[in-house]
Amino acid sequence: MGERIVIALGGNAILQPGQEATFETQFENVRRSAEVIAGIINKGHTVVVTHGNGPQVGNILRQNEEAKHVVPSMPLVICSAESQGFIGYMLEQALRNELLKLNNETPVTVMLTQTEVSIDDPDFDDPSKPIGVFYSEEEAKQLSADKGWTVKEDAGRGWRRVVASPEPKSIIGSNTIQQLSEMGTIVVASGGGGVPVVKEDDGTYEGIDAVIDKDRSAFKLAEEINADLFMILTDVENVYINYGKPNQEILTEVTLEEANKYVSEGHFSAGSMGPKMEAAIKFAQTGKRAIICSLDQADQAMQGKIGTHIKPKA
Ligand SMILES: Nc1ncnc2c1ncn2[C@@H]1O[C@H](COP(=O)(O)OP(=O)(O)O)[C@@H](O)[C@H]1O
Ligand SMILES: NC(=O)OP(=O)(O)O
Repeated sequence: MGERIVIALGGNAILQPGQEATFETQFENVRRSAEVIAGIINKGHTVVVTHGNGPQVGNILRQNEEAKHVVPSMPLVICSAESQGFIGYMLEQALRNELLKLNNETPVTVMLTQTEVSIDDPDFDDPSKPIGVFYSEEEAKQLSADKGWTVKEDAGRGWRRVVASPEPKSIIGSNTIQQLSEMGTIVVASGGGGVPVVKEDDGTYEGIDAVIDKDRSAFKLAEEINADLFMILTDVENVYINYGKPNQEILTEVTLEEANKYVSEGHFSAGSMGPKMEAAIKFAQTGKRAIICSLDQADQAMQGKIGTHIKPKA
């Protein structure tokens, strides 16, 4: 009997460091990711796929700002929807094509998803989400002065523009995603964390300019659709303590207690592994296993052979 798995695809699944964000490059990366996921589906599992949008939403916002004298500029919330739409399109098509190669007729669909956040979230006053391309410190500070951007250093990788990244409160329509999944449909959902919306006093929703962290929203999605397994696929094979230091140690199986201890000791960087460990721990607290591993090794990791496994409470 197959499992219901939420797979969160990291940035590398769509665009790798140093690559130019052309359509062709991103589509080829997505195709390779879809090949891995199709292999998992072909083993009888039902997968819900979610993904990041940091580089893409930043680029779309910049296109809008640069072309505002020619075409009316769209706000960040619309750029979020646009990025979710175009990445979702690429993923659905690539998944269909890869499944076809395996003579697998599992249906695939994309759900353009909204995610509820709080208007009072502290991140609106102190933005933390890096988007778009990387700059040197000098370039970033100049862009900040010229364009009024907030810029920050991104986990030791360079400087980037940052925008508000409120905590996801709920995935709107997660019941529909669950129903589709229970029917055996592969759903691509909540891409880029979902389009951020706030609930008004009268119960209506309104979009808000922000970019939600996809690891945090992926956990919410996995929790709300009652997934059996939560996999975060990134560009490292394992999580480590003392990462990058001479006394670096690989983590293969960690208990919740150990994982929480390592978090409190500060082993996981805020903008990269931190949200992944936070999401994996929260999922393991629901009584089920979470895995953080590399995209290429997802299949082996599912069999327990590889990757970092965060074990649920005994
Ligand atoms: N303790 C750690 N163990 C492993 N990787 C870590 C750790 N701390 C930070 N990292 C970094 O986290 C990166 C993955 O996070 P990120 O680049 O945000 O992923 P993605 O784009 O796949 O969501 C790795 O490439 C690695 O450099
Ligand atoms: N929304 C989001 O977290 O995107 P990235 O993972 O691409 O930064």
